[in-house]
Amino acid sequence: MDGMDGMDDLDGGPEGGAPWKRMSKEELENQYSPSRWVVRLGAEEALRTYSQIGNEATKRAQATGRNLLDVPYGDGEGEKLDIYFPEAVSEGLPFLVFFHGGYWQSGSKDSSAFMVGPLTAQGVAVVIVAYDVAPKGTLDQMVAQVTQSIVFVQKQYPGNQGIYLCGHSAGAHLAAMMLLANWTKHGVTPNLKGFFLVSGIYDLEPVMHTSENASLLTTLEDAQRNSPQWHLKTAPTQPVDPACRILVTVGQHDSPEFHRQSRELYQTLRRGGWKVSFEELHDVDHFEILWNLTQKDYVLTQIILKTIFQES
Ligand SMILES: N[C@@H](CC(=O)c1ccccc1NC=O)C(=O)O
Repeated sequence: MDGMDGMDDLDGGPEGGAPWKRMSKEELENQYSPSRWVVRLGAEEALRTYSQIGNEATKRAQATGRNLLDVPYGDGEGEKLDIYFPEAVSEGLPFLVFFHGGYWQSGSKDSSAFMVGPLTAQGVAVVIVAYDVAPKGTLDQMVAQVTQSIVFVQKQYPGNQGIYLCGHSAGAHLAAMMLLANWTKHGVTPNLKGFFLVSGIYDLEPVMHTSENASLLTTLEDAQRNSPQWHLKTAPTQPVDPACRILVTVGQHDSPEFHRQSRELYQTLRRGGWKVSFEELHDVDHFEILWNLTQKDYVLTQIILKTIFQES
């Protein structure tokens, strides 16, 4: 237990209502533009560096290890995933399934294999999932695709030693939506053992009011239906498996709204009885938090490995 538990809901401040509702349009844009908050590079340069590191990590992963690329998990052209295996072959491997960010409009599996090197070196199979970003895909479709990709991994590798979901930013939103998934209609319940939610957005209502995302979320109903924070708070679900671990993490230099989103999800999950922890990662921005996963000694890489191996 830590001090946070006793805190009042952060969206119910003294004047009531969520803090973003009192922000000007410009301030809201600012809060939801992660690249404006980086401290060591300019905004453009940070985005360029992020793509470059992602591209290089992916090329390295594809050139050095055993892998299966462009495996279809559905009938759609965009429904493909890449699987990277550890060198040592074993019957039951833990799988980490990663969903990239890019505000549901950009990003690709082909430049998102950041964590493959350090994780496969320790015996974890890593799956990088492609999904149809907007305008081709809607949020409902992306959520359905992500669900389908996890069902595919479970069916393909029924002997897995656990499936761990990891998502960054918009990808953390998609991963968090899986806390609400109804697996029974898919004929298989994935062996989900953990969630690593990195710098995510869990309440989409404020995002509706930003220019970049207005076309993606046109009604409040769309936003609420696709908001894990809203579902978990208004109708708390019981943990699917009470042993399932959730890490909610945010970078120190992420914007105050990103901090609020992560803290509130953490608090809501905790009240719901989930096994959840919260980490603000020191001196990293929205992009460094992910590109540092290319390093085996990075604190988040180590947390992920410890979580996976303390249980199997
Ligand atoms: N236009 C956005 C780009 C962005 O948010 C982003 C880019 C790459 C990976 C994740 C991102 N954010 C959330 O999904 C920005 O201002 O940073």
